[in-house]
Amino acid sequence: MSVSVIGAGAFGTALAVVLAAKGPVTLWGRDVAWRGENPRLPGVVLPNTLRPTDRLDDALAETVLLALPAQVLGGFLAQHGAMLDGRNLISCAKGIDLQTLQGPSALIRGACPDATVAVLTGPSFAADIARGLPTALTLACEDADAAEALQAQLSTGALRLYRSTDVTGAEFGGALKNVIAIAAGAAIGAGYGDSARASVITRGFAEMTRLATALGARPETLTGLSGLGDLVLTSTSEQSRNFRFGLALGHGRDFGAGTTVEGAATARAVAALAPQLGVDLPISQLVAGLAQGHIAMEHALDILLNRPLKEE
Ligand SMILES: NC(=O)C1=CN([C@@H]2O[C@H](COP(=O)(O)OP(=O)(O)OC[C@H]3O[C@@H](n4cnc5c(N)ncnc54)[C@H](O)[C@@H]3O)[C@@H](O)[C@H]2O)C=CC1
Ligand SMILES: O=C(CO)COP(=O)(O)O
Repeated sequence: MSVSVIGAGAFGTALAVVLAAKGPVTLWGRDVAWRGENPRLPGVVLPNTLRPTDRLDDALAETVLLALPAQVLGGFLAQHGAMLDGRNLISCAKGIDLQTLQGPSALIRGACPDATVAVLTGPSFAADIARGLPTALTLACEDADAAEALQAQLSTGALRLYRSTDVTGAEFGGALKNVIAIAAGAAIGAGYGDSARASVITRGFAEMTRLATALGARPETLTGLSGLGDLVLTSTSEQSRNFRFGLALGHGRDFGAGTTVEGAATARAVAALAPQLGVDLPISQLVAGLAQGHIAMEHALDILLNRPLKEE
């Protein structure tokens, strides 16, 4: 099966680099005028078996990894969905679409009804993957046979994929951890300390589980790589853009525009979903308010701590 990657950002490029060790890979990006090294992934030399292109019709393999940010995926699919239909389409985005409040897999299914849709997610920084460091991810697809075939196709010596049929659990775990990572960063930035961060991670994980299971996810998926695994990574590492965005909020500093911070828009989507689903998500709702500037950092702690005491 041939492979291509749509989206020449850090993650798409990293995946293309490692998969190109198994065979030819085409990498589509809007602007691939750079040669040899993608500035979004500095220091990584592209192998000869990786071919960048800006022509989409040149990048239509049997298996296509979609590594665009969640908030641009819907528009991209509206324009190009027909070309992609009928293939194995693997979402690599970690977010919830603000316009539809859907995850990427539902957007793909809507635009490409004859595709086999899967999700690739879990704890992995693009720079780590591209350097060939050992990484374990979840490949989720409702069709168990397709999940097994894609797992074999996309695993490499260092990139170990576990398969699952719980697409909702894998996808929403990956999206929601970004929101909680912002809260963890804000706690550290504001000087609340490591104990406070551990509380944010734990109570945030409870929110992730509540929301994802309300949407039909299996709770055990949330305890796996795509949920807890990625939450731990993203809430504890300054390599994470979501964590660094939270740090800046906590410090009261600006954060560079142009950096992909999926958790900011996803927090707003979560805040809209929570009342629809009847779930209580105080940390996520706080992040939505902080990210939009509706809540000031100095009030954030009071909002959380002044809620009624409850059973864990
Ligand atoms: N960077 C990482 O370590 C990881 C990222 N991801 C996920 O991968 C997704 C992509 O993230 P990154 O590659 O890191 O982002 P990035 O910021 O490095 O790159 C985003 C890319 O999308 C392109 N793009 C933006 N709007 C576009 C449009 N309308 N049409 C076509 N291309 C467009 C940009 O030109 C850029 O190449 C996100 O959902 C992220 O959560 C997942 C795991 C790890
Ligand atoms: O998803 C990631 C790690 O698994 C990347 O996190 P950031 O988008 O916060 O950098």
